[in-house]
Amino acid sequence: MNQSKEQRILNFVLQNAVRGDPCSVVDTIDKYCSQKEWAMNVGDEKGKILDKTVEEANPSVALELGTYCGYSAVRISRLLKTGARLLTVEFNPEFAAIAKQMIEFAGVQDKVKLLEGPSEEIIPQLKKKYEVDTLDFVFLDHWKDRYTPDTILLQECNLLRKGSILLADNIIFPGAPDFLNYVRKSPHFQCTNYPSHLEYMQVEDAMEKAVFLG
Ligand SMILES: C[C@H](C[C@H]1O[C@@H](n2cnc3c(N)ncnc32)[C@H](O)[C@@H]1O)NC(=O)c1cc(-c2ccc(F)cc2)cc(O)c1O
Ligand SMILES: [Mg+2]
Repeated sequence: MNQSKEQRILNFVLQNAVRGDPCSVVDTIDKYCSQKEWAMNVGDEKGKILDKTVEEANPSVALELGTYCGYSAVRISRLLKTGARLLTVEFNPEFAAIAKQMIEFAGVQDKVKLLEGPSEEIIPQLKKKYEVDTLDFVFLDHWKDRYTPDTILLQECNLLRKGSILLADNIIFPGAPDFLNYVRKSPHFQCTNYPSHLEYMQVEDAMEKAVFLG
């Protein structure tokens, strides 16, 4: 049975990247996906916006919704301070299996915990089952119509604190219009838009940062 695209991406990393070097894993995925097969990683252009926002947040506890192959989990975790951790949520078992191997090859497995399941089930478990107090940083990159309900769920579960930083991918393409409406109209969020381009393409996209005001 022929391989999936995600398996081909992982194999290319295993054969061409440097084990234990997160930067080389990120660069190798970008090389494959810009030259051989497009894939829905956040990519390098929006990845630089992600990097800056993670550095601004300097999180002790970060959450990612939508792991896919682990590109942004590796990208985020390479910037985390000693003792800090990233929880990343993926509900597709094939993608989770690929991401787990990607994270281990990059050598960031001690900083990253991959939680397999839908975000709507995992988020309410974060405090009790995963010993989270509050989240310092959240990267939203899963189904675009889940951004708003999960942002509401994070608030209902008291997982956000004054200054928690949310960053959402794909604000323009595929688009998250209800999320944009919700955070920009809410008195509880201070929003900033970062125009960019869809990963590996010359199509307009953007990221939105929403800082929780408490
Ligand atoms: C949604 C995906 C990313 C991953 O998220 C997991 N997921 C989902 N919902 C949940 C949940 N509720 N809980 C846990 N995991 C969850 C899934 O299985 C994917 O692995 N991302 C995208 O679809 C995506 C698509 C495009 C894109 C752009 C141009 C096109 F022509 C077509 C597609 C670009 C991007 O930058 C994306 O990010
Ligand atoms: Mg995305």
